[in-house]
Order: sequence, then C-alpha cells, then structure tokens
Amino acid sequence: MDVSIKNIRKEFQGAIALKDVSLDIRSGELIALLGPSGSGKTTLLRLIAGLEFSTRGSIYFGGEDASAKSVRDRHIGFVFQHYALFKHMTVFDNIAFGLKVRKKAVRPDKMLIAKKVYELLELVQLQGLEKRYPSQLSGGQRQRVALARALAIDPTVLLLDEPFGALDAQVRKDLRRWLRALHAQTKHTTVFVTHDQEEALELADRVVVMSAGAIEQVGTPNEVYDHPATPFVYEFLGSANVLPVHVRDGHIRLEGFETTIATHHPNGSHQTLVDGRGELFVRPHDFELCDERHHAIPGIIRMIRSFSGMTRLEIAVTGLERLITVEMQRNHAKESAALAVGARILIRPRQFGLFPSRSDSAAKSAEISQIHPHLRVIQDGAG
Ligand SMILES: Nc1ncnc2c1ncn2[C@@H]1O[C@H](COP(=O)(O)OP(=O)(O)OP(=O)(O)O)[C@@H](O)[C@H]1O
Repeated sequence: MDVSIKNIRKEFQGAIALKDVSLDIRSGELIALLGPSGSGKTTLLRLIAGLEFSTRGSIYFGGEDASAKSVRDRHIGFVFQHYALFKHMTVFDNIAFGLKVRKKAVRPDKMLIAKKVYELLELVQLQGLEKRYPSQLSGGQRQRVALARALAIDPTVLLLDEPFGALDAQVRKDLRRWLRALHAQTKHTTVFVTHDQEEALELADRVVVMSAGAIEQVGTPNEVYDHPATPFVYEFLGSANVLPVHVRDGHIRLEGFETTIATHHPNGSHQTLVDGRGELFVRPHDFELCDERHHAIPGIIRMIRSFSGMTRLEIAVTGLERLITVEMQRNHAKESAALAVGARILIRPRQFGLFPSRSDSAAKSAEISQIHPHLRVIQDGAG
C-alpha cells in the first residue's frame, strides 16, 4: 500500500520534533529512516502507525486520509528493538496472537490459524521451535518470532524500529541479509528506523536522511552516498574533506591558491555558481593523484597507511588547517613511486559537492543549500 505523508508537523509541549515533513512511500518499498539521535525518526514512524497524532499535516494510506484512524484501523505490523513477546506464551501462540484476538466475525478458524502459523514459521526459518517459550530462544530468534507475529495479520505496512539494535554485530548482519531476502519474497511496504548508515545503505530501496526534525534527502543508497544534497548528508554518510573555497565567474578557487577547478554540470551544461565563499566536499576516494599542476592542489604527504587493500594518505596543504585525507586502491598506490612521507604531490578531485559557506551564516547557508541542491557540480573531466 502507498503511504503519503504531507506537510507533517509534530510538537511536544511546544518543542518541535518534526518541522514540515513530506514523504511518498511506494507500495512494496523498503524504506530506511536514517539520522542521528533526536532527528525525529521514531516520531515519524509512530505517526505513520497511529501511535502519535500530528500537530499539522496529513497521512494518506492508498490515497485515503488515515490521519484520524487508530492503530488497529490502519492495520499496521510492528517490530521494536526490545519487542516484548508474551513470555508465558509459546512461539506458536505468540505468532497466532493477532489472529486469535480478532472479532469473531473476522477471526479465521483454528485450522486456518495453525496453517498460517506454520507457514510463517517456515518463512522466518524457525520450523520446529513452535513449542518453545521466548526465554528458550536467542535474541535473533526472538526478533524473527516478533517479525512473524507482525506479519501474521497481513499488515498494510510493516514498521520496524531499530529491530536489530540490541543484537551483536554478526547476528545483526545475518538478520539484515535475511530481512532483505524476506522482503523480496513478501513485498510488504516496510519502513524501518536505524541510525546505522551501513544498515540503511545495505538494506533499503530508498534512504530518508533526517536531521533536526527535517528530511535532508531522499534517494537510493547510491544517490545519497554518491550525490549528497546537503553538507549534513555528506558528513553523516561516510567521510568527507571540507575545503574552504571562493567561487567566482564559474570557477572554484581554493583559499590561498591560484588554482582553479573548472566546473560543468553533470548534464553537460555550464553551471552558474553563486559567487562568494563556499565549501567543497570531497570524499577521500574521490581524489586522484596527477602530474600536471593545472587544476591540481599541491600538498606534502604527512602520513601513509595501508590496510584492507587500501592506501590512505594524509596530506598537508598550505593555507588549510586540517590535513586532507586521500584513499586509493593499494595496487594503484604502488604504481606511484613518488609516495613517501615528506614527498610533494598533486591531487585533484574527480567528484565533489559545492555548498555556500556555513561559517558566513550557518542558518542562511543551510537554507540556501536546501533550496539550491543543484549547486552540486562535477569536475570537468578535461582537467
Ligand atoms: N513523548 C515525547 N514528549 C516530548 N518530547 C518528545 C517525545 N517523543 C520525542 N520527543 C522529542 O522529539 C525529538 C525527536 O525524537 P525521536 O525519538 O523521534 O528521535 P529519533 O531520531 O528517533 O532518536 P533516537 O535515535 O534517539 O531514537 C527529540 O527531541 C525528542 O526529545
């Protein structure tokens, strides 16, 4: 079922938890709400569920305004981080619960309920454990029972709040893959909350990056990682070097250098850049070494480290307080004989994001980068 969130604002005793959030979730999609603590992820999930009601705005389920509907009427399946299974009930009874408590008129008979429970046990790969009690299961098994229980009612939407948050790293990874496969099979519209970037990028069809009660960007894992729309997304998803620059007449000039980096827009047209102070965001692996000074940034290698097939360089650049981090494939680095601590090298960003300087006025810049996400540019391949 499609879920459409329109201009939702949520205040708690005057404090704003969600500012003006709009989001369209397509039927069958697996969506991750990703953001730091307090960014509003759980509040948004609880609003979709009907556990919380918005101060302003509406929520539509399949085109129908569901804003005033109760949890039960929205027909939602839930799994929480510490999902309390009924301790005194067996796995079978826990999974059957949602069907058994239905009103008589719509309650399936005993045989049908048992059939459904056995199907679900197979789906979550817990066949043979139906007579156990929750205390006799591992944490990962308990979460799979919780998921089977949520799926038993054939929910319109499945909501997962940090479902694997309490489990150890390896179990988490296994369950992540398992959930991805399960979703491919059942195709329930699913929204899950996480503050784990890797989990969101690995699992979701689309990632909703949230910060301070607002959506920063919505996109596929590749879109949000490779083409962040805001400085926040650049820094929250992976690491980035931030270089202070001046933009003038369509050229980007690094402070303290005459070096300019010509730019053109990904669609081939020349980009009109706002003149003034800016910040250039470059991921460590988006730098390349080069031989020509033209359009290059000169620096001195301060540190070299190789691990897991990668070589990481820390490079000092005159005029920049912080070292620039550059990462490349180790065999690529080996080809370059000049790599040694103290050596002078030239680097060039292959891809970068450009945003108005936040230090001019943090609030104003944040506003500008939201309004003008098209300021992102790709370096001219001609160099
Ligand atoms: N019932 C409540 N009463 C008052 N303030 C609340 C309530 N629930 C949430 N908030 C506030 O709303 C903001 C968003 O909280 P929310 O739980 O949605 O964030 P989150 O992104 O899910 O964080 P976390 O990852 O820590 O769970 C926070 O500032 C929080 O303190």
